[in-house]
Amino acid sequence: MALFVGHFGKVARRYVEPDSRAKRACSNSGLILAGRTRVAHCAALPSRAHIHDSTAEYQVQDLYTGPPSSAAELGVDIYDTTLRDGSQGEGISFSVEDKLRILQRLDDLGVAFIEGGWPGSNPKDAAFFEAAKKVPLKNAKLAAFGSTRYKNVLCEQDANLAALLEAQTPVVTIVGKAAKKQVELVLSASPEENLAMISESVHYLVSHGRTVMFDAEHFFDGYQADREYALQCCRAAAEAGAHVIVLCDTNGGSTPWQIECITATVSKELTLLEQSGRAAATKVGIHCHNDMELAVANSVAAVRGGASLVQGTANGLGERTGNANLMSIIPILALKMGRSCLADISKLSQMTSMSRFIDEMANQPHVPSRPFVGASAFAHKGGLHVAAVLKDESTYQHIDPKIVGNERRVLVSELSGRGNIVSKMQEFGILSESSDSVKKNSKLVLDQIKELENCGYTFEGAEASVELMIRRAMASYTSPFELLDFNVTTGKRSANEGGDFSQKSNVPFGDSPSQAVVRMRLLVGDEDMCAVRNTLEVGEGNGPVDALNAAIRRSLLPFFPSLAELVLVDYKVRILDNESATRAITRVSITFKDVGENREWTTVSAHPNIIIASLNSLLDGFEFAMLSRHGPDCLVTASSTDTISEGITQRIATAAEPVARE
Ligand SMILES: CC(=O)SCCNC(=O)CCNC(=O)[C@H](O)C(C)(C)COP(=O)(O)OP(=O)(O)OC[C@H]1O[C@@H](n2cnc3c(N)ncnc32)[C@H](O)[C@@H]1OP(=O)(O)O
Ligand SMILES: CC(C)C(=O)C(=O)O
Repeated sequence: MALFVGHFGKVARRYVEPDSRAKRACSNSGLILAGRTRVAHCAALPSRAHIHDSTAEYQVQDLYTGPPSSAAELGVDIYDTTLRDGSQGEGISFSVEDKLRILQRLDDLGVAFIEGGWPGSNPKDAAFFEAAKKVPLKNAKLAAFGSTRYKNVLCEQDANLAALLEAQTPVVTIVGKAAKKQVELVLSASPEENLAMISESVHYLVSHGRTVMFDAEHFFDGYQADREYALQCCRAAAEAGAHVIVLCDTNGGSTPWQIECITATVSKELTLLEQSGRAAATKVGIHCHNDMELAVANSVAAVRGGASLVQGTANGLGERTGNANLMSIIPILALKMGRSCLADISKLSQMTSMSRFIDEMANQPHVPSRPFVGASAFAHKGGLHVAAVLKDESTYQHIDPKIVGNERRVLVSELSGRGNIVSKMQEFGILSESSDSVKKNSKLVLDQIKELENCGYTFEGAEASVELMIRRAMASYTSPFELLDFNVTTGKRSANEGGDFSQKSNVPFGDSPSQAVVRMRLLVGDEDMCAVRNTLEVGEGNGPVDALNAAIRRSLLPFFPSLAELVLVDYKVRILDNESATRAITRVSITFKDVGENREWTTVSAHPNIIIASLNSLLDGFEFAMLSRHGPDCLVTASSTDTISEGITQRIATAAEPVARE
């Protein structure tokens, strides 16, 4: 038997009967059951005394009928406040130039409104609005943000309102208190004075031709404490001509079921106000903070409750734990709720690049686990997942990543199955071999990966080492070089040679205290002409790894000049078993960049000897550089260098001698 209270709409009717425990709990607590959300709430919190949730009353009173049946056709305006509330996040500071670039990118994405800052707050924001006057926007309207007038001041004399007008934006958004406690405690004003501040400020800005949005600060908390006063604040703004009343979950402490129902109540209130002729049509907006990791859920719940404008920031930047993340909200609205929210829906494919762009501008590291746009959002690691995804992507993906400009990735690790390796073979374009050999090779590589991860390697971030491992398992691949021998020394030089390591020295690290000698065998040439060259080179460096890097480069560069464009961009060392002290296994990951090709890759190695771990990682990096520049067939294809070596003497008269260079 389903349980209904009052005139609950289609959403409520779909709810199932609550279990008896929940019923008991609710009747104990004096709450009225009204759908699944209430049931869950009651079951979790059996005592009315412990909860503070006025949804019990308004659910019955407000006859919430759920989202409109025509919801799918209704648009939702996206109001981006990255440049205002986003910059209230710790560590975020945009320059005027940054702000202008972000403005243009957001406009291109197709959001409806962009809040540029608070012109009355600081010279930078004022300068931004000045500069923005010259920036034509294709899709968005620019909004300037500020507060209602100060208490006991006329609007005409309020500096903040003057700055808002001076910004000359089509839209002005003002924040006002919607919670009695905040009014009394923070503004030290009477509730009536606050209503006058709201009403007069909105009216003043509207009379100056602005589209005004009223941000009802602390609305949801205010509603829980004194529903009538919170609604009065909204009515005051609407009656004064506000175009949108934005309900703010300022402290981020509300839940989706509260937000949905309370938003529905306000929507209804504003409709009544419009029908009574006391206000023009007023939209409801939502502004959520992420203090309970619910800002996105709360925002979309508000849309279900009737909000048709959503405020948020790119990547969820913002005060404390941030604002509602538009990089999630936009795809949820478009793809899961069928609500149009961008000027051109195909721009959804810019979401991933937009998110990365904001990371760059905000100087924040990329967060891979971000839904929709993070590097891991569609990355598959578990062997079972990969095997399934290879058959059909939808087995472990809720959408096609391309829709939001992201991509599916397969990670390789000790949790892989053969599918992970086969997928990598496809990705690297090396699946031309017979399926038998693919099977054999994938098993071989998989076993090797599991064994090496057990010894301290992690291949997840080191795709270059994975590709090399796969290629090396193939009969048709020959490495372009081989390290025959090496030796590294780190010594102390006399002070007059720059080798004074004492704390007092003004050359704190000494001068090139390490030397490396490497003996290599190189395979040079192409498919028609090739030769084996043995080299013996010395390199100097600040330390042993630097010296090895120098020696390897000296060996390879004369034959592979493109390596001049190879730079090391990161070198990470991790001690894996601290308790073994200086005998511990060290993992070394090195990231390289081919600046000519603008391509980066990472290699990994692990060894109890840090020099050997570094050396192997370096060698993988150089080999991958050649592979990536010249392809696997740039040299010769043969099963071993020895075979080639024999063939070469017939074709090339020179070479084959050890080459010792200065
Ligand atoms: C929830 C939000 O995110 S709202 C946006 C918050 N963002 C910011 O605060 C960033 C920009 N802020 C600023 O640059 C400055 O705080 C300014 C320029 C706005 C004001 O600076 P000051 O004049 O030095 O005041 P200060 O910030 O110390 O205090 C705020 C004053 O505004 C009053 N006030 C707060 N909210 C409102 C409001 N909605 N309407 C009118 N006055 C308000 C406070 O009562 C306080 O006045 P009081 O000290 O006389 O009680
Ligand atoms: C000013 C408003 C929009 C705000 O940031 C909040 O209340 O959280």
